[in-house]
Amino acid sequence: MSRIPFIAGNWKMYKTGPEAVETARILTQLCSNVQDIDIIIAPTFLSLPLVAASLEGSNIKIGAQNVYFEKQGAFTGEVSADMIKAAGAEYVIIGHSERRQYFGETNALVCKKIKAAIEVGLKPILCIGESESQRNEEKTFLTLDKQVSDGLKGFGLDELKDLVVAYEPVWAIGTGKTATADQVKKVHQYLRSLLGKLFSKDFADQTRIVYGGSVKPENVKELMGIEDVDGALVGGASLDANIFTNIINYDI
Ligand SMILES: O=C[C@H](O)COP(=O)(O)O
Repeated sequence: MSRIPFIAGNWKMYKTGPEAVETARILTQLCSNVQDIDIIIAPTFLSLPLVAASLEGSNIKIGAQNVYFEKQGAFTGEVSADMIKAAGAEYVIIGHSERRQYFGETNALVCKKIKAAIEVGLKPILCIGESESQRNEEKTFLTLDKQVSDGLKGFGLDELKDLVVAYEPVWAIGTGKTATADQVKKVHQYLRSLLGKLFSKDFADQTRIVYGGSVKPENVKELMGIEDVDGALVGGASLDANIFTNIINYDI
């Protein structure tokens, strides 16, 4: 089963609107010849419609970094799936470890957010990953199992057809410590078989499982060469259009 490589840049809380538009503009030029790779950038909510407008007609798609699960209402400071869709996004990152760590997001909340995204046709990028202490206590698989099972609880196969799973070991995010090829391989294999067990073998075979955590031009080729790694969710190294382009062109 061939899965289209998926390379996404999560810009986190960096870049003003004009800065985001300028980076997107340069990226569009640098990547205009890239084919057969899904390229996504996820700017802040504020920049999202501006960046979406500047990417129109390009081969780069937009994602949001978060979503609230309610459709509308008195939820000060929150943004609904409908609003994100209307602003031009195709994907939404859900359950990033920074949301779990700093904003108390639980697996149950992640599940509600995925539901809200799917209902409006946004494609969810479910982020999962163990902390350093969970890895040291040999609870990596247990943690991932719970994040996937609870995060995807109650969904039918049809609903999850566009799901992307991002494995991001918390200890590798923004630290410069990339997981070793062997660690990544074992986890991605585990996740694919878990999806097979929870849903079906076909579903597991077609779902993209990407890696995140200190991905850079120097290590992306090795990571992409690992069986069951279908792409990358890139933080810091996606902020510079030239560096991010070198990641996207990992195969050249
Ligand atoms: O969403 C992206 C991840 O948090 C990875 O961030 P990083 O590439 O800066 O380690």
